[in-house]
Amino acid sequence: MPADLTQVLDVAAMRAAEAALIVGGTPAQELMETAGRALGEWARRLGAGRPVTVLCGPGNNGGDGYVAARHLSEHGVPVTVIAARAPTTPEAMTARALYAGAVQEPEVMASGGVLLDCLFGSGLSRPLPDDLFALLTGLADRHALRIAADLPSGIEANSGAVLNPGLPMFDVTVALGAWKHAHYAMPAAPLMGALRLVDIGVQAVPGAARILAKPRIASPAADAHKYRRGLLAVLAGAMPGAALLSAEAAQRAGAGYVKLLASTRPEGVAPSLVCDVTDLAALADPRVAAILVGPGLGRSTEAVGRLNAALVADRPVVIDADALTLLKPESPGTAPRVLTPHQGEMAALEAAFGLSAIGPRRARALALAVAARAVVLLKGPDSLIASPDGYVTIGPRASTWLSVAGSGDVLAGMIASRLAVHGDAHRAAQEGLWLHGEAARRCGPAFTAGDLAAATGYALSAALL
Ligand SMILES: NC(=O)C1=CN([C@@H]2O[C@H](COP(=O)(O)OP(=O)(O)OC[C@H]3O[C@@H](n4cnc5c(N)ncnc54)[C@H](O)[C@@H]3O)[C@@H](O)[C@H]2O)[C@@H](O)CC1
Ligand SMILES: [K+]
Repeated sequence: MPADLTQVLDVAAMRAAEAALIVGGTPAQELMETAGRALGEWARRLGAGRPVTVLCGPGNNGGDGYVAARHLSEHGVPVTVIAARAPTTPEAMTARALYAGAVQEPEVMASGGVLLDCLFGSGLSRPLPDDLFALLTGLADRHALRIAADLPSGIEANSGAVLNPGLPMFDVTVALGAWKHAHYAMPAAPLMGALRLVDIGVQAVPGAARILAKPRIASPAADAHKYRRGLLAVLAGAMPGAALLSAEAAQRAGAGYVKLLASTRPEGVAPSLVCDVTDLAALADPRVAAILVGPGLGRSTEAVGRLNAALVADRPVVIDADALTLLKPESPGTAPRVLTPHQGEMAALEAAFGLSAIGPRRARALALAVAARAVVLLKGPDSLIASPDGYVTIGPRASTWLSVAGSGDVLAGMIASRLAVHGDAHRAAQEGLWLHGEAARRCGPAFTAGDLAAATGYALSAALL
């Protein structure tokens, strides 16, 4: 069976997957050999002839380091190995014994080309003690290129917590066997530099979270017309600019017809955007395939009425921005929903639905998805999607320039547009999140939300079948 390289595992699932490989006939030593050699090869290639310092800890992460050091030596790369602690696991002890070169005491302050950090990986359970923290940061300062084996030491694998403030920045992190949540979670992710994954044969774990994949989006069918491609109703509110931004992105994300519903036509409506001043009455049109409510909605009694009108229309709906602060467990409607909270809106929803705000973001998003019977896209630098049937999709790192006013309105428009096309809430959230990241990538630095909306079509073109 080919390995699964898209899953994101917690430590217990990783250990179970490794145990399954061992039961299946691959000895633990062989797994370490595969991981360590691949790690050594990355260090050799990235180092491009420079000497490598390998810092080894007591566990299997350190064991990987000894294997990497052996691989480097065999390829003629000058290697310095520092044992921060003596190996304690059978595999690490064997790997240490098989390394024929000298092993230095932790006092030695090597310097040079590449530092390979094999101090701790997924087994780190508490902050680094002072001596190891000083050793790691001292060595990091003295090396031009820093590579972390599996995880930078000092990171908690399940949560992405930085257990020691002031950890060095790494240039590359080589994940071993499978992605861990920390590779994509804040605040750890930005310390890791470029991410690479080594295949050691880890099989798919049922129910595991997955990295967001590039969607495969079909062009309109030969007999398409605007309604068959999806009519999206965007509800305007107290501040219509936000809804206009959403509508602009939605028009470029695949829906055939985007209508702004407002009682009076706001200023700045583009000629290509239809504004239906029958307002909420337009929701009675059976051709409305999806609804977006929230951007610029306001939080007044009237806003509650508009949200409830969107919910009782019983069409797939994206609930964003202000509407998220108005949604309650007793809110009407049973149609598929996508909620797109950022951190603050998430806290408001958790309070409204009586949920605890404790635990990793993925667990909190899943709890809300179940309670609200909705797909939840929890936004942030580490966006993720949870669905009520238990699936979690992890967004890859996106451009930090997305932290701009109106960015969320554009995302909501993209998701709503996809929802109008096919009605599948989970898929729409995935497609929208991917399009958002891709549009940002194409925009480069310092773009406006308008630029982002305008780039939606180019992002879509990259995902076309
Ligand atoms: N288990 C396997 O089959 C494989 C494991 N691999 C490697 O093994 C790593 C996980 O190995 P381990 O579970 O041994 O974990 P680590 O190597 O991360 O270290 C765990 C050891 O460090 C100790 N420890 C934890 N926190 C500490 C702290 N703050 N200060 C001092 N000591 C501390 C623990 O008591 C334990 O002895 C992975 O990250 C990966 O590098 C790879 O070799 C692939 C195969
Ligand atoms: K490490």
